[in-house]
Amino acid sequence: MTIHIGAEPGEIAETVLMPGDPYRAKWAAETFLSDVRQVNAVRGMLGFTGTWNGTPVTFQGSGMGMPSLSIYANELIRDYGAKTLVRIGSCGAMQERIALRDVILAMTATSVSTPSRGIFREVNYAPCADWSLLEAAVAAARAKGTTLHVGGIYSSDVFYDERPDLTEQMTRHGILGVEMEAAELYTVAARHGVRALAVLTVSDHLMTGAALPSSERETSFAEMVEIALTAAVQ
Ligand SMILES: O=P(O)(O)O[C@H]1O[C@H](CO)[C@@H](O)[C@H]1O
Ligand SMILES: O=c1cc[nH]c(=O)[nH]1
Repeated sequence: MTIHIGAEPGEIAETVLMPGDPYRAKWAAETFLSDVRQVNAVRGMLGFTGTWNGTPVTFQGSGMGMPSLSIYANELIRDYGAKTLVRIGSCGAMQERIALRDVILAMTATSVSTPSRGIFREVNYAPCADWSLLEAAVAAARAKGTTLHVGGIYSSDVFYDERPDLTEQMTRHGILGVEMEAAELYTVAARHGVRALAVLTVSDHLMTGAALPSSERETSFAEMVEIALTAAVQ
């Protein structure tokens, strides 16, 4: 047990899928895993372990924002030996060609800052996805016929950003979408020599204002979960 995860040693799989929303973790575990048991409820940040095609997999909520994700990623890796962490998140689209429910694979994650920023001093560290996971996720998405976009995303610290010019700059520089965790996930994973990837479903569009309701963000992103499972479990 750690301060934030109540699982006993051995109750967390080496492969962990991490939605921000703990109820997405519950839905995904109950939908995709066999022999599922709840392994964490500390602070309501639900975690579940079961098997997918015979391989142990854990779904653990990360909460919203990089400080929260950082706590769970650190404890999963350092205390439970997680080796593959795949974020399964929602994001806002930042390019016109991207539509609601499209899937984005985050090759890199730009940020203003991350909880790890201080250790790099004047260096702008470039958080990037694990290549083997990215390659496998592209193959899985293509096999399913998913509408897919692969490239850079923006991990923001603010959901309600008052700086439209910053959003515009991100769009001009080819950023595909905005979310709030991937940059720190990639940084923590790299530090510990484990694999990480963010697979994201477009839940809203910053240019059109289109948005999915919270119920759909919680229980309807099956395609993203299947891509993440296929890529992570090889
Ligand atoms: O749907 P999740 O995985 O929580 O991801 C996105 O949704 C939350 C904001 O609504 C942030 O955590 C953002 O990264
Ligand atoms: O962080 C996020 C997630 C979804 N949509 C956004 O606009 N931002």
